[in-house]
Amino acid sequence: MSTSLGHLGYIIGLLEYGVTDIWWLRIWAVCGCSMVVLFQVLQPRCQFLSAGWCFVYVIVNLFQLHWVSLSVPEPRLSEEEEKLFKLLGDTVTLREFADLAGFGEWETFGPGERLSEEGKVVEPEKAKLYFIAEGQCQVFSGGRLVAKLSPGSFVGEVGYLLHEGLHSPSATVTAASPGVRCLAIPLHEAQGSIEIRMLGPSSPDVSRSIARFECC
Ligand SMILES: Nc1ncnc2c1ncn2[C@@H]1O[C@@H]2COP(=O)(O)O[C@H]2[C@H]1O
Repeated sequence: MSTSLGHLGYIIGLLEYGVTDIWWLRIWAVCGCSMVVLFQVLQPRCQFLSAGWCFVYVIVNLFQLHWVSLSVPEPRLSEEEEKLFKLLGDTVTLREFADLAGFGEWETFGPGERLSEEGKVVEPEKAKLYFIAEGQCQVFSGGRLVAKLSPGSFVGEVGYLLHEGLHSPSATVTAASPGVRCLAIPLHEAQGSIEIRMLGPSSPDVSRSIARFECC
């Protein structure tokens, strides 16, 4: 048992060479060194030099983990961003949202203005994902009203999830109330920062897209 602990401790030490994130490096170091300390303590003749130094490494890394977590400031959101963040619930963390918001710009649409137009090809550099923060929108497919969108909904996630080069929106989305406020994220800039879980299956179309996306 104690021999396995010793081996595991050193194997973890070896694996640390493959870790690039300092946070994870410290966590692995704490685990590996703790095991070596335990291994030594369980020996009939403990090697205090090895156990002592490994213990020091554990303490230094625990201190750094604590210090790093305290020194990374919480991202600050504007009032409008704060409101949208709350609407998105637990699909996104504060840090993820702040990063995403950094890519975006706020846009306002008046009644009847289009956020997307069914079948109208959008070049990848111009494709945007809209997070609705205020107001109502209507979704038309084949000229028929198929859904109403309220704050917390998205527009453009189907195109994003399908990862098409040239996207042709699956529906026309228009503002249905004055002053529809949206955070517009240019997809080519934010590509790696948007995860599927953030988009949540908000409509049957979207659920289908997510299913298609995940099985590919
Ligand atoms: N049935 C629906 N319910 C809610 N939103 C939809 C529906 N169909 C399409 N949309 C939205 O309208 C958008 C049009 O562009 P996308 O196809 O990229 O992404 C689509 C969704 O965001």
